[in-house]
Amino acid sequence: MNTVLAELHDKARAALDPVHYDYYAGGAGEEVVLGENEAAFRRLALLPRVLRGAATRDLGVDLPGGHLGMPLLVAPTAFHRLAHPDGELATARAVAAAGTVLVSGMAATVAIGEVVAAARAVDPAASVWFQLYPQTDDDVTACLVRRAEDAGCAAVVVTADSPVFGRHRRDAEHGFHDLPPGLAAENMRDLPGGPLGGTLDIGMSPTVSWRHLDLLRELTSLPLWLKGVLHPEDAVLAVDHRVAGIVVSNHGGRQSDLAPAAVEALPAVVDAVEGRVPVVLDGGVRGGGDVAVALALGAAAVGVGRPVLWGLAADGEAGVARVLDALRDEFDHVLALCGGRGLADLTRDLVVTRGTGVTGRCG
Ligand SMILES: Cc1cc2nc3c(=O)[nH]c(=O)nc-3n(C[C@H](O)[C@H](O)[C@H](O)COP(=O)(O)O)c2cc1C
Ligand SMILES: CC(C)CC(=O)C(=O)O
Repeated sequence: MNTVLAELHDKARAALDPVHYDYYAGGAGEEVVLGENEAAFRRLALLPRVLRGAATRDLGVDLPGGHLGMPLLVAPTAFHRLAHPDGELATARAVAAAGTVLVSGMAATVAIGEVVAAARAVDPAASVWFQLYPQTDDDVTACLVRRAEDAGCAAVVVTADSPVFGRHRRDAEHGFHDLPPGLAAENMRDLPGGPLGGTLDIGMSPTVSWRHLDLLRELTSLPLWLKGVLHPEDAVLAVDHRVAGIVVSNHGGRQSDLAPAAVEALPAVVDAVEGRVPVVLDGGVRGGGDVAVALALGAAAVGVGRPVLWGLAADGEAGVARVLDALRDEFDHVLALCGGRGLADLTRDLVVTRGTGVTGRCG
Protein backbone atom coordinates (compact mmCIF):
# COMPACT_ATOMS: atom_id res chain seq x y z
CA MET A 1 0.00 0.00 0.00
CA ASN A 2 1.10 3.55 -0.68
CA THR A 3 2.79 4.83 2.50
CA VAL A 4 0.59 7.92 2.83
CA LEU A 5 -2.50 5.73 2.51
CA ALA A 6 -1.11 3.32 5.12
CA GLU A 7 -0.44 6.19 7.53
CA LEU A 8 -3.96 7.59 7.07
CA HIS A 9 -5.49 4.14 7.48
CA ASP A 10 -3.75 3.70 10.85
CA LYS A 11 -4.78 7.18 11.96
CA ALA A 12 -8.37 6.52 10.89
CA ARG A 13 -8.47 3.23 12.73
CA ALA A 14 -7.35 4.95 15.92
CA ALA A 15 -9.87 7.79 15.49
CA LEU A 16 -12.97 5.81 14.54
CA ASP A 17 -15.43 4.02 16.78
CA PRO A 18 -14.38 0.36 16.25
CA VAL A 19 -17.92 -0.50 15.14
CA HIS A 20 -17.77 2.10 12.39
CA TYR A 21 -14.21 1.16 11.46
CA ASP A 22 -15.39 -2.42 10.94
CA TYR A 23 -18.39 -1.27 8.89
CA TYR A 24 -16.03 0.54 6.53
CA ALA A 25 -13.22 -2.01 6.51
CA GLY A 26 -15.27 -5.19 6.43
CA GLY A 27 -16.43 -7.41 3.62
CA ALA A 28 -18.98 -10.13 3.02
CA GLY A 29 -18.76 -13.74 4.17
CA GLU A 30 -15.25 -14.86 5.03
CA GLU A 31 -13.83 -11.73 3.40
CA VAL A 32 -12.11 -13.76 0.70
CA VAL A 33 -12.91 -11.23 -2.01
CA LEU A 34 -11.94 -8.34 0.24
CA GLY A 35 -8.43 -9.77 0.49
CA GLU A 36 -8.25 -10.91 -3.12
CA ASN A 37 -8.96 -7.45 -4.54
CA GLU A 38 -5.64 -6.22 -3.19
CA ALA A 39 -3.76 -9.54 -3.48
CA ALA A 40 -4.56 -9.85 -7.20
CA PHE A 41 -2.76 -6.56 -7.90
CA ARG A 42 0.31 -7.91 -6.07
CA ARG A 43 0.35 -10.86 -8.50
CA LEU A 44 0.74 -8.55 -11.48
CA ALA A 45 3.80 -6.69 -12.73
CA LEU A 46 4.43 -4.13 -15.45
CA LEU A 47 7.19 -4.50 -18.00
CA PRO A 48 8.81 -1.06 -18.34
CA ARG A 49 9.55 0.32 -21.79
CA VAL A 50 12.79 2.27 -22.11
CA LEU A 51 14.09 5.36 -23.90
CA ARG A 52 10.68 6.94 -24.32
CA GLY A 53 11.24 10.05 -22.25
CA ALA A 54 8.81 12.91 -21.64
CA ALA A 55 9.31 15.83 -19.27
CA THR A 56 5.69 15.82 -18.13
CA ARG A 57 2.76 13.52 -18.65
CA ASP A 58 -0.88 14.44 -19.27
CA LEU A 59 -2.94 12.40 -16.82
CA GLY A 60 -6.35 13.76 -17.83
CA VAL A 61 -9.19 11.64 -19.12
CA ASP A 62 -12.63 12.58 -20.50
CA LEU A 63 -15.50 10.34 -19.47
CA PRO A 64 -19.25 10.59 -20.06
CA GLY A 65 -20.16 12.92 -17.18
CA GLY A 66 -16.96 14.88 -16.81
CA HIS A 67 -13.26 15.47 -17.20
CA LEU A 68 -10.93 13.85 -14.68
CA GLY A 69 -7.56 15.49 -14.10
CA MET A 70 -6.20 12.03 -13.35
CA PRO A 71 -7.56 8.59 -14.20
CA LEU A 72 -9.05 8.13 -10.77
CA LEU A 73 -12.45 8.97 -9.31
CA VAL A 74 -13.98 8.49 -5.89
CA ALA A 75 -16.28 5.47 -5.71
CA PRO A 76 -19.59 5.82 -3.87
CA THR A 77 -19.43 4.89 -0.22
CA ALA A 78 -22.21 5.35 2.32
CA PHE A 79 -22.44 7.47 5.46
CA HIS A 80 -19.40 9.79 5.40
CA ARG A 81 -20.57 11.52 8.60
CA LEU A 82 -19.64 8.36 10.47
CA ALA A 83 -16.06 9.25 9.56
CA HIS A 84 -16.10 13.01 10.09
CA PRO A 85 -18.70 15.63 11.09
CA ASP A 86 -18.33 17.39 7.71
CA GLY A 87 -19.04 14.08 5.96
CA GLU A 88 -19.63 14.23 2.21
CA LEU A 89 -19.15 18.03 2.21
CA ALA A 90 -15.48 17.56 3.11
CA THR A 91 -15.09 14.76 0.58
CA ALA A 92 -16.73 16.82 -2.16
CA ARG A 93 -14.45 19.81 -1.53
CA ALA A 94 -11.27 17.73 -1.59
CA VAL A 95 -12.31 15.82 -4.70
CA ALA A 96 -13.24 19.02 -6.56
CA ALA A 97 -9.93 20.60 -5.58
CA ALA A 98 -8.14 17.53 -6.94
CA GLY A 99 -9.93 18.01 -10.25
CA THR A 100 -11.72 14.70 -10.32
CA VAL A 101 -15.20 13.22 -9.84
CA LEU A 102 -16.99 12.25 -6.64
CA VAL A 103 -19.68 9.61 -7.06
CA SER A 104 -21.92 10.56 -4.15
CA GLY A 105 -23.94 7.71 -2.70
CA MET A 106 -27.69 7.45 -2.48
CA ALA A 107 -26.92 6.54 1.15
CA ALA A 108 -25.01 9.76 1.81
CA THR A 109 -25.40 11.56 5.14
CA VAL A 110 -25.54 14.91 3.28
CA ALA A 111 -28.26 15.59 0.68
CA ILE A 112 -27.02 15.50 -2.91
CA GLY A 113 -27.84 19.19 -3.54
CA GLU A 114 -25.52 20.25 -0.72
CA VAL A 115 -22.79 17.89 -1.91
CA VAL A 116 -22.84 19.36 -5.41
CA ALA A 117 -22.91 22.91 -4.01
CA ALA A 118 -19.83 22.17 -1.85
CA ALA A 119 -17.93 20.84 -4.86
CA ARG A 120 -18.96 23.80 -7.05
CA ALA A 121 -17.91 26.29 -4.38
CA VAL A 122 -14.38 24.95 -4.84
CA ASP A 123 -14.53 24.58 -8.60
CA PRO A 124 -17.59 25.80 -10.55
CA ALA A 125 -16.81 23.21 -13.22
CA ALA A 126 -16.69 20.30 -10.74
CA SER A 127 -18.66 17.18 -11.70
CA VAL A 128 -20.48 15.13 -9.09
CA TRP A 129 -22.21 11.89 -10.05
CA PHE A 130 -25.08 10.26 -8.17
CA GLN A 131 -25.08 6.56 -7.26
CA LEU A 132 -28.47 4.89 -7.27
CA TYR A 133 -29.87 1.56 -6.18
CA PRO A 134 -32.86 0.99 -8.50
CA GLN A 135 -36.02 0.60 -6.46
CA THR A 136 -38.90 -1.84 -6.58
CA ASP A 137 -41.26 1.15 -6.81
CA ASP A 138 -40.62 3.09 -10.03
CA ASP A 139 -41.97 6.29 -8.46
CA VAL A 140 -39.22 6.14 -5.83
CA THR A 141 -36.57 5.57 -8.50
CA ALA A 142 -37.96 8.53 -10.48
CA CYS A 143 -37.94 10.74 -7.39
CA LEU A 144 -34.29 9.92 -6.65
CA VAL A 145 -33.26 10.59 -10.24
CA ARG A 146 -35.07 13.92 -10.15
CA ARG A 147 -33.21 14.86 -6.96
CA ALA A 148 -29.89 14.07 -8.67
CA GLU A 149 -30.83 16.11 -11.73
CA ASP A 150 -32.10 19.05 -9.69
CA ALA A 151 -28.87 19.01 -7.70
CA GLY A 152 -26.86 19.34 -10.92
CA CYS A 153 -25.28 15.89 -11.05
CA ALA A 154 -23.50 15.10 -14.30
CA ALA A 155 -24.13 11.33 -14.40
CA VAL A 156 -26.00 8.55 -12.61
CA VAL A 157 -24.21 5.40 -11.50
CA VAL A 158 -26.61 2.48 -11.19
CA THR A 159 -25.42 -0.17 -8.78
CA ALA A 160 -26.40 -3.60 -10.07
CA ASP A 161 -24.58 -5.96 -7.72
CA SER A 162 -26.88 -5.61 -4.72
CA PRO A 163 -30.26 -7.31 -5.18
CA VAL A 164 -29.83 -8.08 -1.47
CA PHE A 165 -27.21 -6.81 0.95
CA GLY A 166 -24.10 -8.94 1.50
CA ARG A 167 -23.77 -10.61 4.89
CA HIS A 168 -21.14 -8.77 6.90
CA ARG A 169 -19.92 -10.78 9.86
CA ARG A 170 -18.25 -7.82 11.55
CA ASP A 171 -21.48 -5.78 11.55
CA ALA A 172 -23.45 -8.78 12.84
CA GLU A 173 -20.99 -9.35 15.67
CA HIS A 174 -21.21 -5.70 16.71
CA GLY A 175 -24.98 -5.61 16.31
CA PHE A 176 -24.52 -2.62 13.97
CA HIS A 177 -27.83 -1.99 12.22
CA ASP A 178 -28.48 1.72 12.43
CA LEU A 179 -26.85 5.12 12.19
CA PRO A 180 -26.22 6.94 15.46
CA PRO A 181 -28.79 9.58 16.48
CA GLY A 182 -28.49 12.76 14.44
CA LEU A 183 -27.28 11.03 11.26
CA ALA A 184 -29.56 9.96 8.42
CA ALA A 185 -29.47 8.97 4.78
CA GLU A 186 -30.46 12.45 3.69
CA ASN A 187 -31.38 11.64 0.08
CA MET A 188 -33.99 9.21 1.32
CA ARG A 189 -36.20 11.65 3.18
CA ASP A 190 -39.84 12.13 2.15
CA LEU A 191 -39.87 9.56 -0.64
CA PRO A 192 -43.18 8.45 -2.19
CA GLY A 193 -44.56 5.54 -0.18
CA GLY A 194 -42.64 6.38 3.01
CA PRO A 195 -39.27 5.24 4.39
CA LEU A 196 -37.46 2.31 2.79
CA GLY A 197 -36.28 -0.78 4.64
CA GLY A 198 -33.38 -0.86 7.08
CA THR A 199 -30.48 1.55 7.34
CA LEU A 200 -27.71 -0.73 6.13
CA ASP A 201 -29.56 -2.40 3.25
CA ILE A 202 -31.19 0.86 2.29
CA GLY A 203 -33.66 0.46 -0.53
CA MET A 204 -32.09 -2.59 -2.19
CA SER A 205 -34.51 -4.51 -4.38
CA PRO A 206 -34.34 -8.24 -5.15
CA THR A 207 -36.55 -7.64 -8.21
CA VAL A 208 -34.12 -5.38 -10.05
CA SER A 209 -33.76 -6.27 -13.72
CA TRP A 210 -32.74 -4.85 -17.10
CA ARG A 211 -36.21 -3.30 -17.23
CA HIS A 212 -35.12 -0.91 -14.50
CA LEU A 213 -32.17 0.19 -16.61
CA ASP A 214 -34.51 0.88 -19.54
CA LEU A 215 -36.75 2.86 -17.21
CA LEU A 216 -33.76 4.91 -16.05
CA ARG A 217 -32.82 5.53 -19.68
CA GLU A 218 -36.29 7.03 -20.17
CA LEU A 219 -36.25 8.99 -16.90
CA THR A 220 -33.06 10.92 -17.59
CA SER A 221 -30.81 12.07 -20.37
CA LEU A 222 -27.80 12.06 -18.02
CA PRO A 223 -25.08 9.51 -18.82
CA LEU A 224 -25.85 6.21 -17.07
CA TRP A 225 -23.01 4.08 -15.71
CA LEU A 226 -23.65 0.49 -14.66
CA LYS A 227 -21.66 -0.49 -11.56
CA GLY A 228 -21.00 -3.99 -10.35
CA VAL A 229 -20.49 -5.75 -13.68
CA LEU A 230 -18.14 -8.77 -13.64
CA HIS A 231 -19.46 -11.10 -16.36
CA PRO A 232 -18.53 -10.13 -19.94
CA GLU A 233 -22.00 -11.02 -21.21
CA ASP A 234 -23.54 -8.56 -18.74
CA ALA A 235 -21.17 -5.94 -20.11
CA VAL A 236 -22.49 -6.58 -23.62
CA LEU A 237 -26.08 -6.43 -22.37
CA ALA A 238 -25.29 -3.15 -20.63
CA VAL A 239 -24.01 -1.66 -23.89
CA ASP A 240 -27.15 -2.93 -25.66
CA HIS A 241 -29.18 -1.13 -22.98
CA ARG A 242 -27.37 2.11 -23.85
CA VAL A 243 -25.21 2.67 -20.79
CA ALA A 244 -22.52 5.32 -21.16
CA GLY A 245 -19.96 3.38 -19.15
CA ILE A 246 -19.36 0.28 -17.06
CA VAL A 247 -17.81 -0.08 -13.62
CA VAL A 248 -16.16 -3.47 -13.12
CA SER A 249 -16.59 -3.95 -9.38
CA ASN A 250 -17.36 -6.54 -6.74
CA HIS A 251 -18.44 -3.76 -4.36
CA GLY A 252 -15.12 -3.87 -2.55
CA GLY A 253 -15.75 -7.48 -1.50
CA ARG A 254 -18.97 -6.55 0.30
CA GLN A 255 -21.47 -8.52 -1.78
CA SER A 256 -20.79 -12.02 -3.19
CA ASP A 257 -17.77 -13.56 -1.45
CA LEU A 258 -17.46 -15.91 -4.43
CA ALA A 259 -16.69 -13.14 -6.90
CA PRO A 260 -13.27 -12.89 -8.53
CA ALA A 261 -10.92 -10.06 -7.72
CA ALA A 262 -12.06 -7.02 -9.67
CA VAL A 263 -8.79 -6.70 -11.60
CA GLU A 264 -9.05 -10.35 -12.66
CA ALA A 265 -12.52 -9.74 -14.14
CA LEU A 266 -11.42 -6.60 -15.96
CA PRO A 267 -9.75 -7.87 -19.18
CA ALA A 268 -12.71 -10.02 -20.30
CA VAL A 269 -15.12 -7.12 -19.78
CA VAL A 270 -12.83 -4.75 -21.69
CA ASP A 271 -12.64 -7.26 -24.54
CA ALA A 272 -16.41 -7.78 -24.57
CA VAL A 273 -17.29 -4.09 -24.87
CA GLU A 274 -14.76 -3.59 -27.70
CA GLY A 275 -14.24 0.07 -26.91
CA ARG A 276 -17.90 1.01 -27.32
CA VAL A 277 -18.06 2.47 -23.79
CA PRO A 278 -15.37 3.24 -21.22
CA VAL A 279 -14.73 0.76 -18.44
CA VAL A 280 -13.79 1.86 -14.92
CA LEU A 281 -12.44 -0.59 -12.33
CA ASP A 282 -12.83 -0.37 -8.57
CA GLY A 283 -11.73 -2.66 -5.77
CA GLY A 284 -8.35 -2.93 -4.07
CA VAL A 285 -6.65 0.11 -5.60
CA ARG A 286 -4.11 1.11 -2.95
CA GLY A 287 -1.34 2.78 -4.89
CA GLY A 288 -0.28 4.41 -8.13
CA GLY A 289 1.02 1.09 -9.41
CA ASP A 290 -2.46 -0.44 -9.12
CA VAL A 291 -3.85 2.44 -11.19
CA ALA A 292 -1.22 1.80 -13.87
CA VAL A 293 -1.93 -1.95 -14.00
CA ALA A 294 -5.69 -1.36 -14.29
CA LEU A 295 -5.17 1.11 -17.13
CA ALA A 296 -2.79 -1.25 -18.90
CA LEU A 297 -5.51 -3.92 -18.73
CA GLY A 298 -7.92 -1.55 -20.45
CA ALA A 299 -9.61 0.51 -17.74
CA ALA A 300 -10.19 4.16 -18.62
CA ALA A 301 -9.91 5.06 -14.93
CA VAL A 302 -10.16 3.50 -11.49
CA GLY A 303 -12.43 4.15 -8.53
CA VAL A 304 -11.20 4.31 -4.95
CA GLY A 305 -13.45 3.55 -1.98
CA ARG A 306 -11.98 2.83 1.46
CA PRO A 307 -8.77 4.90 1.19
CA VAL A 308 -10.93 8.02 0.88
CA LEU A 309 -12.85 7.04 4.01
CA TRP A 310 -9.55 6.61 5.86
CA GLY A 311 -8.40 10.06 4.75
CA LEU A 312 -11.72 11.56 5.81
CA ALA A 313 -11.70 9.90 9.22
CA ALA A 314 -8.05 10.79 9.82
CA ASP A 315 -8.15 14.44 8.85
CA GLY A 316 -11.38 15.50 7.14
CA GLU A 317 -11.04 17.40 3.86
CA ALA A 318 -7.25 17.62 4.23
CA GLY A 319 -7.02 13.85 4.69
CA VAL A 320 -9.03 13.15 1.53
CA ALA A 321 -6.85 15.67 -0.32
CA ARG A 322 -3.72 13.82 0.84
CA VAL A 323 -5.09 10.48 -0.40
CA LEU A 324 -5.85 11.85 -3.84
CA ASP A 325 -2.57 13.73 -4.08
CA ALA A 326 -0.56 10.68 -3.03
CA LEU A 327 -2.26 8.46 -5.58
CA ARG A 328 -1.81 11.00 -8.37
CA ASP A 329 1.84 11.56 -7.52
CA GLU A 330 2.64 7.85 -7.29
CA PHE A 331 0.76 7.05 -10.49
CA ASP A 332 2.65 9.74 -12.40
CA HIS A 333 5.94 8.38 -11.04
CA VAL A 334 5.08 4.79 -12.04
CA LEU A 335 4.04 5.99 -15.49
CA ALA A 336 7.40 7.71 -15.96
CA LEU A 337 9.28 4.62 -14.77
CA CYS A 338 7.36 2.49 -17.30
CA GLY A 339 8.34 4.77 -20.14
CA GLY A 340 4.82 6.14 -20.38
CA ARG A 341 4.51 9.52 -22.05
CA GLY A 342 0.77 9.50 -21.48
CA LEU A 343 -2.06 7.17 -20.59
CA ALA A 344 -2.13 5.63 -24.08
CA ASP A 345 1.30 4.10 -23.46
CA LEU A 346 -0.18 1.81 -20.81
CA THR A 347 -1.02 -1.19 -22.93
CA ARG A 348 -1.85 -4.78 -22.10
CA ASP A 349 1.43 -6.20 -23.40
CA LEU A 350 3.13 -4.55 -20.41
CA VAL A 351 1.26 -6.69 -17.88
CA VAL A 352 3.02 -9.79 -16.61
CA THR A 353 1.67 -12.37 -14.18
CA ARG A 354 4.38 -12.74 -11.54
CA GLY A 355 6.00 -16.14 -11.45
CA THR A 356 4.87 -17.09 -14.96
CA GLY A 357 6.44 -14.51 -17.26
CA VAL A 358 3.21 -14.58 -19.25
CA THR A 359 2.30 -11.17 -20.64
CA GLY A 360 -1.00 -9.64 -21.54
CA ARG A 361 -3.05 -11.69 -19.12
CA CYS A 362 -3.90 -11.63 -15.51
CA GLY A 363 -4.99 -14.18 -12.96
C1 LIG B 1 -18.19 1.47 3.64
C2 LIG B 1 -18.54 1.26 2.19
C3 LIG B 1 -19.78 1.68 1.74
C4 LIG B 1 -20.12 1.49 0.40
N1 LIG B 1 -21.31 1.98 -0.03
C5 LIG B 1 -21.64 1.84 -1.32
C6 LIG B 1 -22.88 2.36 -1.81
O1 LIG B 1 -23.66 2.94 -1.06
N2 LIG B 1 -23.16 2.17 -3.12
C7 LIG B 1 -22.31 1.52 -3.97
O2 LIG B 1 -22.60 1.37 -5.15
N3 LIG B 1 -21.12 1.04 -3.54
C8 LIG B 1 -20.78 1.19 -2.24
N4 LIG B 1 -19.58 0.71 -1.82
C9 LIG B 1 -18.66 0.06 -2.77
C10 LIG B 1 -17.73 1.09 -3.40
O3 LIG B 1 -18.41 1.92 -4.31
C11 LIG B 1 -16.59 0.43 -4.18
O4 LIG B 1 -17.13 -0.51 -5.07
C12 LIG B 1 -15.56 -0.26 -3.28
O5 LIG B 1 -15.40 0.42 -2.06
C13 LIG B 1 -14.23 -0.33 -4.02
O6 LIG B 1 -13.32 -1.04 -3.28
P1 LIG B 1 -12.17 -0.40 -2.35
O7 LIG B 1 -12.86 0.03 -1.09
O8 LIG B 1 -11.25 -1.55 -2.18
O9 LIG B 1 -11.54 0.76 -3.09
C14 LIG B 1 -19.23 0.86 -0.47
C15 LIG B 1 -17.98 0.46 -0.01
C16 LIG B 1 -17.64 0.65 1.30
C17 LIG B 1 -16.28 0.22 1.76
C1 LIG C 1 -26.08 1.66 2.78
C2 LIG C 1 -25.42 0.48 2.11
C3 LIG C 1 -26.34 -0.13 1.13
C4 LIG C 1 -24.13 0.93 1.52
C5 LIG C 1 -23.35 -0.16 0.82
O1 LIG C 1 -23.50 -0.38 -0.33
C6 LIG C 1 -22.33 -0.88 1.55
O2 LIG C 1 -22.22 -0.71 2.78
O3 LIG C 1 -21.60 -1.66 0.91
